[in-house]
Amino acid sequence: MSQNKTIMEVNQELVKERAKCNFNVLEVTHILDGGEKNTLHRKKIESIALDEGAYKDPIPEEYLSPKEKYENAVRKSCLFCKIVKNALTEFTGLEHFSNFFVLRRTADAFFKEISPFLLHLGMFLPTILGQCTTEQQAYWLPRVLDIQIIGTYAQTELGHGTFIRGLETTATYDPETEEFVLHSPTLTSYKWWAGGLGKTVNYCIVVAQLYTKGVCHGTHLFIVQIRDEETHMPLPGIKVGEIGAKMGFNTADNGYLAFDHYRIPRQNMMMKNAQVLKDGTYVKPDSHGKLTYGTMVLVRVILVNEVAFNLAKACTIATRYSAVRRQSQPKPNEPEPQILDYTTQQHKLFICIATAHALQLASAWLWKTFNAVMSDMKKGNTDSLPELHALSSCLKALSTSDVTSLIEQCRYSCGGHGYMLCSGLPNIYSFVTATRTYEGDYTILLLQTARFLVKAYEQAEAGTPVTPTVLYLIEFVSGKRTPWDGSPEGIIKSFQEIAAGNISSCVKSIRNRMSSGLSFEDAWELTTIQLVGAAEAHCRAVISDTYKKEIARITASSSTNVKIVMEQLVNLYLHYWALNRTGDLLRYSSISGEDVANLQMKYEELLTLIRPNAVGLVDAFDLRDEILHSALGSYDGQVYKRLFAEALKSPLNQEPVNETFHKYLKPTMQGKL
Ligand SMILES: CCCCCCCCCCCCCCCCCC(=O)SCCNC(=O)CCNC(=O)[C@H](O)C(C)(C)COP(=O)(O)OP(=O)(O)OC[C@H]1O[C@@H](n2cnc3c(N)ncnc32)[C@H](O)[C@@H]1OP(=O)(O)O
Ligand SMILES: Cc1cc2nc3c(=O)[nH]c(=O)nc-3n(C[C@H](O)[C@H](O)[C@H](O)COP(=O)(O)OP(=O)(O)OC[C@H]3O[C@@H](n4cnc5c(N)ncnc54)[C@H](O)[C@@H]3O)c2cc1C
Repeated sequence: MSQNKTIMEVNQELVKERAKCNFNVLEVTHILDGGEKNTLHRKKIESIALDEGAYKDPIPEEYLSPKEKYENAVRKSCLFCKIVKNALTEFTGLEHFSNFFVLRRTADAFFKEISPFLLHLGMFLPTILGQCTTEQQAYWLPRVLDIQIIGTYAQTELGHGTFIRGLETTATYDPETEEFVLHSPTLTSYKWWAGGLGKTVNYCIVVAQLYTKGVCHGTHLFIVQIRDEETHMPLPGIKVGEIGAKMGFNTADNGYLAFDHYRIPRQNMMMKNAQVLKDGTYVKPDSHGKLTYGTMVLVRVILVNEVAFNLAKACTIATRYSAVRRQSQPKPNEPEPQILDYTTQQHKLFICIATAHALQLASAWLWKTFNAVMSDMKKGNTDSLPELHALSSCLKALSTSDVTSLIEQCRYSCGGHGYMLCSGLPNIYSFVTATRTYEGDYTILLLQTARFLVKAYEQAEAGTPVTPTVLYLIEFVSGKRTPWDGSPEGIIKSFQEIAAGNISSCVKSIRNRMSSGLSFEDAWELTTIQLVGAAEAHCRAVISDTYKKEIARITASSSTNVKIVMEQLVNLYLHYWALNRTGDLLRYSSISGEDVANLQMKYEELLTLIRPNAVGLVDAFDLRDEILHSALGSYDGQVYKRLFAEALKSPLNQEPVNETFHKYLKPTMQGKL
């Protein structure tokens, strides 16, 4: 089980909680890791990276200046890469990308915020794998994997992030020299945001409008060297720097970049899909037109896993703390209860545990779907890409949005101490809230899914086949409804009816608006609030259905008590969201007011049933203390000792009297200022 930074005796409250737990914690850890073999592999990497204590900071990161923080993060990124190099070189292709989940998780011990290398491994490398020809990969991959060069992904510009087709950077082909000329014609065309761009990287992938023979062919990807490999000076024609202080990500040197007629060889265009021949002839991709967006789809898939992991961290902290913390006296002459015994506290926390499981399993399922679609695409079949795009878009949007709210809920559940940086929660929050925006903003991605859903609805109406995740539309358009019975399966059915009902209302609104004379675009725009709601409802149905099915499949051979507690969490998730959507249920299913009251009773019963296993459930995430960075969430539960030890590290506590006393306070108090 987790090892402590400083060995302290385990708090008796947690000892008792662990004794109460009635299931095999390790068995659940194996489920969450995807099998015992994966748990052993993860632990091995964690042990290689962490046992020697290389992650430790001489001065806590939060007390460093912005420049020192960055420098410390670079130092530790290099150290981390050196330590895990073997694990890294074993990695040879996208199918082994799950290794990166383990590395990513372990890296959290080194960085309270984020590594400036995140984009090198998180986007530069995958884009080379996904967008380069075999020959290009043979040239770039060894240098990238061996960290001989460091790169990032520069797509967003000062003027455009969402609307990729609106990007202004140009790449104009010059057949005379067989080069592309990169140029930033306006201030709004400056690349903006790329992680690591400010100071760290010497290469980047640049997304630019491709011009050849006087024709614009839309956005394409190019590998661009921006700094000298020896001196690290920006190359002539390159303007590059850091964008400044942010809400989080302050160790990631997000940067800006502009080009002044900057030349790169023709071979630096990523040519797996479209190509430009030596004479400037443009060769179109022979399959799907949006293949250059491939890295974004991959990273959206990864982000579902990423936020599930961060939620596991937050609820481990908040649940352990809630078992240790005692407050108030509801019954006279009795001890103050552990705050975990309050039903409202259980309501705040248990949904976090269930959501971390739901998203972990949904992400594993999405990962399999992604790989299946990629292998179809290798054979030239892109038929399943629209469904993958729709799924990855809504799952990324909903998971990042849910987790952002739930992490804040974890902070609320820790009272004042949750507001301390040393609780770990503020850093987790500031990291996760950015995931709702980057790699496609929440609203934008749900509207992409809505496009797919509206089309699927029209197909269902026309009697043409639909893809697996929207089969429920066929029953809906045929008028078939399932009476409400309150069972878990029944709740999922009703979520599908809510989704179908919402999509149907959107289609009706769009049609009505068009028949009153509006264009399709205007009718669509006026319906977008409903469309976002429909995509969200669809995604909730997908997550719920996947969660229930995957848990049943994975726990088929588990011990009885593991099965029971896993099932309780699934039911909790379903009841929580059903109660959250009673308006929709009353509108689109046959639920009655009395059924809603029963649902509430059942939900409260589930909280009581889960309560004795709460600490065991978060222990099962098996997060080492080094990864949690939390005075409130350590395995030993020595909350007060750790809070006090952290307070003593404050620079203000290193001297009994601060110089401001003599400079300002004393003169003010003596009326001399
Ligand atoms: C030491 C540490 C260890 C570390 C270990 C590593 C661990 C990894 C961790 C990962 C962390 C990564 C950190 C990332 C940081 C942030 C990076 C960024 O934000 S980067 C910047 C991210 N930026 C963003 O995400 C920008 C968001 N914006 C966009 O993606 C697009 O502009 C758009 C999709 C909104 C519209 O595009 P537009 O071209 O205007 O398209 P239309 O709307 O006109 O639709 C036309 C048709 O195309 C279809 N289609 C569309 N997309 C796709 C697709 N992907 N596919 C398939 N199809 C697609 C669509 O359905 C439609 O079909 P139909 O209906 O006609 O049949
Ligand atoms: C921490 C962080 C790291 C990042 N890292 C990178 C990186 O490494 N590389 C990179 O290229 N980019 C990066 N980005 C940029 C990121 O991808 C964009 O910020 C993101 O895609 C959103 O685009 P935007 O900022 O242009 O927002 P905008 O599109 O301007 O969105 C602003 C608001 O307008 C709304 N809106 C916009 N268009 C529509 C529409 N059609 N319909 C309805 N509403 C609309 C949005 O929903 C949102 O509420 C990063 C961003 C952050 C915060």
